[in-house]
Amino acid sequence: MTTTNFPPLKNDLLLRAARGEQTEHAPVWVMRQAGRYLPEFRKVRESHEFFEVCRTPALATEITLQPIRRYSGLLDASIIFSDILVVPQAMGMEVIMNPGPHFPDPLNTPEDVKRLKGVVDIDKELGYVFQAITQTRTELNGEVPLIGFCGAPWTLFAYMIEGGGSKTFQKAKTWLFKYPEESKALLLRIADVCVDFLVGQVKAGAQLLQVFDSWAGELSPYDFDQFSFPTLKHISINVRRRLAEENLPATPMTVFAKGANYALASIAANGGYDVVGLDWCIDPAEARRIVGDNVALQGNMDPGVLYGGRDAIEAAVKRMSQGFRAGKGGWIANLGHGIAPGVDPKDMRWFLECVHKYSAL
Ligand SMILES: Cc1c2[nH]c(c1CCC(=O)O)Cc1[nH]c(c(CCC(=O)O)c1C)Cc1[nH]c(c(CCC(=O)O)c1C)Cc1[nH]c(c(C)c1CCC(=O)O)C2
Repeated sequence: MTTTNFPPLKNDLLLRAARGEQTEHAPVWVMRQAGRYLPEFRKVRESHEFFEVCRTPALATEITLQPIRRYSGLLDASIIFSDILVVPQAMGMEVIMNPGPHFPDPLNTPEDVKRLKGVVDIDKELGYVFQAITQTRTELNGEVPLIGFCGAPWTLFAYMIEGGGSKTFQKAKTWLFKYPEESKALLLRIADVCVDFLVGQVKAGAQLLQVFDSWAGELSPYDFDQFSFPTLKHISINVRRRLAEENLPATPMTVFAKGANYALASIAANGGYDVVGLDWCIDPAEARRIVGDNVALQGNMDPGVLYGGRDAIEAAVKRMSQGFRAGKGGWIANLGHGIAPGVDPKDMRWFLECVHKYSAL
């Protein structure tokens, strides 16, 4: 199967909004839409470990399709079921999920970089993601587009050094500020793997690519410019160049630098992305004023509103829609971060219904 003979796409709202069009209603999807808030997801996870699901294309396809089936006609995109931490695994690190990510042997000092694979054969290491994408795109039958993704180098670097989540980022910051040159070299190495991985995902059938910089907000504006932003640009520039060289479709790209609202203007002007994802800590109309109208925006309801019941959800969606619709440019409705395990799937449905209603032009 090549990118040219997949079933024709029936709903291109996401791709039109990503290219800056004001669509008849905002395309909507939700980060972690295939996740633990869904009973059908928890059912599969009872008998399959997290990374086993990621590595088994039939299971990853099944889970990716779960929210599309349940919310048929309401969701405008699917995102391949996988994780950002498959890249550190491909580079030679062990990662387990118990229940959060854990690296038994994190990179303690720059010496430890020697333990990483010198060359990463992306098809060998991550071919299972490509197979899952091709199978999912086929089984989606053109209902909605399929999003591929990777983690941003700074976020992956932090996991690889901290060995898991962190509150203080003591170890990752020790690297940045004690070994800045070694840090930059490692960040660039991760970025190059991300480029190969994203190009491979397009080749396999992904129709939009998102880069998750979940820990961008841990950096000062100066250090974001030093350590994260150059690698985000490296990814956008090189993915686009490679797609053109390899005659692959010119695929829209989204960057989600969570907590980095201080950098919105420069991300929009110089990042090289079509869509900028927003967390909920910025007002939609304010974000549009900052970025101008040369990028689409994605976001940004506080995921916590989904705990507030129907009236709270409706009011927040209405406010969000008015904010994003006040300016020009494309808007993709989403939450400001992933949907949490405690959300009632019925409240997720109501959120999607409210977006359809209040974002309509
Ligand atoms: C930081 C990060 C990770 N993974 C990801 C990020 C970036 C986005 C973000 O900031 O949340 C990205 C990710 N992880 C997952 C997806 C799948 C697609 C989707 O539905 O969004 C995506 C896009 C599945 C997942 N990845 C994980 C789950 C839940 C684990 C489970 O099934 O037991 C899912 C559905 C596990 C995971 N994976 C990760 C953490 C910190 C955790 C544990 C905490 C949590 O559950 O939120 C790393």
